[in-house]
Amino acid sequence: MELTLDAVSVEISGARLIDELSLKAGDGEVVGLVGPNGSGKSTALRCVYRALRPSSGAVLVDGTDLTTLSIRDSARSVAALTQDGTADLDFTVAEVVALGRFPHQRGNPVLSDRERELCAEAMRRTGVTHLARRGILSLSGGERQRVLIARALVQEPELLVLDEPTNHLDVRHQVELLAFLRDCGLTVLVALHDLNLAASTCDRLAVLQNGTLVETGPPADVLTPELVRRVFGVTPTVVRHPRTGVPQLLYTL
Ligand SMILES: Nc1ncnc2c1ncn2[C@@H]1O[C@H](COP(=O)(O)OP(=O)(O)OP(=O)(O)O)[C@@H](O)[C@H]1O
Repeated sequence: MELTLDAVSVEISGARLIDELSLKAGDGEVVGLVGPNGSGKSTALRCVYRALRPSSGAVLVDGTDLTTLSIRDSARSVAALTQDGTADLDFTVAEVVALGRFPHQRGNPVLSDRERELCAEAMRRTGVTHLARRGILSLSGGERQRVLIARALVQEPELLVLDEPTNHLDVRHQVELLAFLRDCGLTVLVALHDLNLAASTCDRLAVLQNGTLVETGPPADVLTPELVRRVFGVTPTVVRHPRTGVPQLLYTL
């Protein structure tokens, strides 16, 4: 599924949080949104998972303006892992994961055998099978994050939108999740703070600063010391990963 942001602007209470953001993610492409705190990454993602409506411009999936689709229709193809607070109802992990099937169900909330297998597979993949009967509120931050990833997977989306998905995850789960995103074959738009992980995961990076797109391209072209200094205010040493060749930034404290 191809995602296009076409001159998307978001204005709230007179403040322009996103200014004419245009961005494409081709079918199966992994695009990383990076930028300093408050640069507008979450705001841009909210327009894609429809928690916000752009003040002007449009978000298109395979050429169709999202706002012309029902929420249920767009939820069948777009799954999101967000930073927005989750409802504090103490569902079990298995129930939360099964909720991912909701957009596909019509009046009959009983899971088919195939859907049950889908849930089991997503829980295996995210390493939460052993937590199935636990209440979601009793989990650690990282465990909960992995459950929400499982829920997004059972949605069987064509486009995955993730806001800081590595938050709370230990290093093994960070690496596993990002390797999954890179290899899953879905179109992915992901906001990441860690530029080294972003460089290793994404086909292309889009750099936001004060709500404006300042650079986009393959990580090796984008992550120059000058760009990082100009946008983030620190000057890194850029080296190549000895095995993969992707740029990695070293900081001197
Ligand atoms: N509802 C709102 N009303 C007013 N300002 C808002 C609102 N939502 C976000 N902002 C502001 O818009 C700017 C962009 O916020 P956003 O959360 O998109 O940034 P971000 O790049 O995701 O930041 P971070 O890296 O800190 O998560 C920030 O200055 C934020 O305070």
